[in-house]
Amino acid sequence: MSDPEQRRVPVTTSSEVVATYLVETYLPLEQAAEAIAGEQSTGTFTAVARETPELRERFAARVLSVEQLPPTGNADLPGSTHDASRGAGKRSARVRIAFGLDNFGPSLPNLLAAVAGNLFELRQLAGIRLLDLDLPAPFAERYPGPQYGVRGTRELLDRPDGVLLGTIVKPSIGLPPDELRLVVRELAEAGIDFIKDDELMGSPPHSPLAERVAVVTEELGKVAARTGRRPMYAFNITDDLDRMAANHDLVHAAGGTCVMVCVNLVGFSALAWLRARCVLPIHGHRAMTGVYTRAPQLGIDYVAWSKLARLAGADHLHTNGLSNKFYETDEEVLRSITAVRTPLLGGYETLPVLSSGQTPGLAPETYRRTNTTDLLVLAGGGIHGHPSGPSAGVTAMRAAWSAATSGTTLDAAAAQVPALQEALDRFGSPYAGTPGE
Ligand SMILES: O=C(O)[C@H](O)COP(=O)(O)O
Ligand SMILES: [Mg+2]
Repeated sequence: MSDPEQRRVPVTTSSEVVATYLVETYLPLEQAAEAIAGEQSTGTFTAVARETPELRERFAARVLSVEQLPPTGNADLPGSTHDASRGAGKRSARVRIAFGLDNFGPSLPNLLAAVAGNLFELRQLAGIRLLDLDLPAPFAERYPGPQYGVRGTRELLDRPDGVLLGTIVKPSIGLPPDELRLVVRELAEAGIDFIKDDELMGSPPHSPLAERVAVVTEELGKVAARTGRRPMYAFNITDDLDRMAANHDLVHAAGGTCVMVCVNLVGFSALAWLRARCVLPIHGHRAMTGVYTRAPQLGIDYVAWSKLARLAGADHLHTNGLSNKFYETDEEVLRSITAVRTPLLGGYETLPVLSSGQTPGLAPETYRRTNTTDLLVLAGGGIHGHPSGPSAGVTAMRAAWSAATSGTTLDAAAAQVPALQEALDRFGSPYAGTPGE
């Protein structure tokens, strides 16, 4: 490929969306980029009547830049065109394409039709991933975004600083409400900041949401009367729209302080719809995000995905955590945390939620690499699996984070806090010997 700079058309306007893609193809890169721009705006597979120069001038998406990348080693998407006659191998590029806002207006679903709709099916592409989106101001006018964010959550919790520590009720499903009461009591008395339902726990017959709300809010009220502290509890209200709205109202009427929604399972529009009616912080769970993110040559990168979730109103957003139980590397997790913490359209403050396989031993490295305590760190197994029980699990997490932020080693802290030592013995400290430890 010759100098990509020469093809750059750096003109973007506030009435455009710029989408950045990883494009992999056996065709010339410019041809593949034009295929995306054409198919996703005015064009189709052939010239058609009435696609006039004037219409194209106004509505056609424009390829802004094609920056060739070194070979990725990614597998080809099934069904992609191999043009052997050209004798060329696969090429990869970072491609930026501008779409006129006039094509779809500041509407999340219709934006997605343009920047992500059919393009994953284009056979010209052996790899296609939406990496990022630059969105213009009209999106901010239409989507108010998070209501509480970091500061609002801290205010509700009366925790002006320090990391926020939480857990997921475990076992995720199967606990009858009476046992849930005991779990919640123990966690709240141990001084946890945040508890949430698992994404698997909606409103099943064995533990209907209405019963859980009644039991949990009553129990948290009793603990608050004794201790003066009331953890936030995120009830999973994920469901069809009418039920989700009713679930929200139920939680609010009972004095609940947070609702959880699985963003992908209801969709961005449903989240935005809820946000317009919601008076509580919305905890955004990322279940099913792997469909978008796991295959490197396909999908929607977390950087782009999280912008849409924040616009739609997520106050808290799961990012995974270091050394998680899933596939993501620490570098990918750190990029996600940075993405959630980066201002969007001048605001949209969302609290990153570090979850998945989190344990006390991860605190120093997490703090060293994020350099912030504006995090909600959730440990499910890492608290409920503590050898001395959930209360000791909370103590161990708190002690580990206190050590991390004060520069004390985990070993020194564990010598003072037996619960931390037990946790380290049980779950290990994967970064022992690194600078944060
Ligand atoms: O919903 C979640 O965030 C997960 O259930 C995390 O659970 P874990 O801490 O046991 O991995
Ligand atoms: Mg879960």
